[in-house]
Amino acid sequence: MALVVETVGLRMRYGTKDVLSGVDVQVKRGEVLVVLGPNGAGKTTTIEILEGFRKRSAGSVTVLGVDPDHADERWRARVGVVLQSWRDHGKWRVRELLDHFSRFYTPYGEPYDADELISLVGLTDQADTQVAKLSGGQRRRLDVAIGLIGKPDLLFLDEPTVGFDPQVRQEFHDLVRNLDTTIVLTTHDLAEAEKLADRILILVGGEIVAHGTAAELATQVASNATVRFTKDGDLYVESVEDATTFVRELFERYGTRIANLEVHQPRLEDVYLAMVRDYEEAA
Ligand SMILES: Nc1ncnc2c1ncn2[C@@H]1O[C@H](COP(=O)(O)OP(=O)(O)OP(=O)(O)O)[C@@H](O)[C@H]1O
Repeated sequence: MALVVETVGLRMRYGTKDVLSGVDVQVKRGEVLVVLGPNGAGKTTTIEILEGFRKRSAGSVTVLGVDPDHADERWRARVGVVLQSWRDHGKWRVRELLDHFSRFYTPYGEPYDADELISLVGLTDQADTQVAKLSGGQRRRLDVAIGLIGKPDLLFLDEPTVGFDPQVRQEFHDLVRNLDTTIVLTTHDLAEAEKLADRILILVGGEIVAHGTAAELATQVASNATVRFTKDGDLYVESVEDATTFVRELFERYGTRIANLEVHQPRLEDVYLAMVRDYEEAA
């Protein structure tokens, strides 16, 4: 198992305040790790330490085999970072800007051809458009293209879909799922996490409270399924542990008297909220 990121006992302290208190993160080659957590949990701090933008207080950190605190240009060229929009390049045209960035990477490897990348992120029709004239969603695609231009081995996406309309969000998810690189992504959108993550890490108050696949996390929180149905026209809502058995028995007993059946299994959102609540109650 090749690890692209490994932290052991990662700590960050601002003044007398611990914002990361011993965080162990592992990211495997090729996976999408989604980091979830409430505001102030320490997500951005963690990511910025991994990106080499912030110096940690303690613990060990290895990213692509190197400590980001002592990384060189060659390492930086292998790490893609999607920052907030490049507003100060507003006059540049999309292809021109990507060509410009791609030249930074040529000493270190083989960056994307600008037109190939423009097509990958779905900006072909905007290739000659000025950055200032792109829509919010198009601009975010350009941000991702800039993060990808050097064909990074690892890509960091910090809340990439804030402000997207549902269609652009959907297209962006398809784009991320088709990328052939290791990705660490933060979001507050739990549906997005469920859709994109190979594994999820939940950070609360600077500690990891859970990690695993969405399905694994669901089993860690004892949560019932909700079954709604009508019997002879009256509505019933039942909370049950085993929805399949319940529904089978319901039909055996009442047959065609049952209608409008709906089963809701606990979603990542229920699991996440339960975990954050448990942590806060314990604290
Ligand atoms: N430069 C700094 N100096 C002092 N405290 C800081 C600094 N940067 C962040 N913090 C504090 O560290 C904690 C974690 O912040 P961080 O930005 O990592 O959280 P986050 O999980 O990314 O939150 P959000 O979801 O709101 O983006 C917060 O309490 C924040 O106030």
